Amino acid sequence: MANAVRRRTSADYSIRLGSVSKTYGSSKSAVRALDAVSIELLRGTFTAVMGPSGSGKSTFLNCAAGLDRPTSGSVWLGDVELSRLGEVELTEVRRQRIGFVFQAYNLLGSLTVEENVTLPLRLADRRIDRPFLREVLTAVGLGEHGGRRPSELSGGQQQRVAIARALITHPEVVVADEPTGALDTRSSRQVLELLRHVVDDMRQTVLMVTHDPVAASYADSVVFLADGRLAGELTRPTPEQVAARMTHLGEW
Ligand SMILES: Nc1ncnc2c1ncn2[C@@H]1O[C@H](COP(=O)(O)OP(=O)(O)OP(=O)(O)O)[C@@H](O)[C@H]1O
Repeated sequence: MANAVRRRTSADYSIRLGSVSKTYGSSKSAVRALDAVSIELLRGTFTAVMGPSGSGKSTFLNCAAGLDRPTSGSVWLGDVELSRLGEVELTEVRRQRIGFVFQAYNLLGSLTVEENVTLPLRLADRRIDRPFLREVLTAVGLGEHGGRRPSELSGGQQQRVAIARALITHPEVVVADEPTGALDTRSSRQVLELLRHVVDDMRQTVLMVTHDPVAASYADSVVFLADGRLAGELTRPTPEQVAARMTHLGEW
């Protein structure tokens, strides 16, 4: 049938979590930070995660990106089950297949922009693809600033260097934890527009935790967590719709 809808396969997803739970501590003092969370992130999409303080957002991100191990359940990055890997393999997968962007840009002050961006390749003993490096630096608006040091850049520019560094390995997914948390409104908007570009034009997958409804509204889909459980999802919402849902979930 010419119009038959193709069934999705595991290759269509960057990340899949199957009934992931995470408990910190044991017995009486145990905290169930994630409770049977299942979610699939389609390749080439932008997902934001929101929820009240303590709802499990960081734990979710850390489990999805192999920074933390679930107590039970499975985490797949493409066709690799992270939850089954040993420490050495997991470190390798994180380094080669996941791009990280944090609120604090985590750049090395003694290195130039170019050296910071290519650091993940040099650490992995991988060849530097010069044309792609140029493409990435241009995409983040720093094509002319490859020789500068981080201290010579604004906060927004530093975060864009961090995004370039996350992209340079062609990762399976870019994971961003409050990427605009330290930025003013204008720089935040530039970073969010860049993340959109990364998804729309570079075909990357982005997973972002944020407290900001405006930031979340740049995503294709916003998933909400409350008490470690999934508490709904909005597709292409306005900031007002995100804020209304957050108010409904309680204090934030
Ligand atoms: N290492 C840890 N040891 C013990 N409890 C933890 C640990 N990390 C997180 N928790 C608890 O797990 C729950 C979820 O925490 P998490 O940091 O994932 O929430 P969050 O939604 O990211 O919060 P915030 O928005 O405040 O950053 C909280 O109750 C927290 O206190």
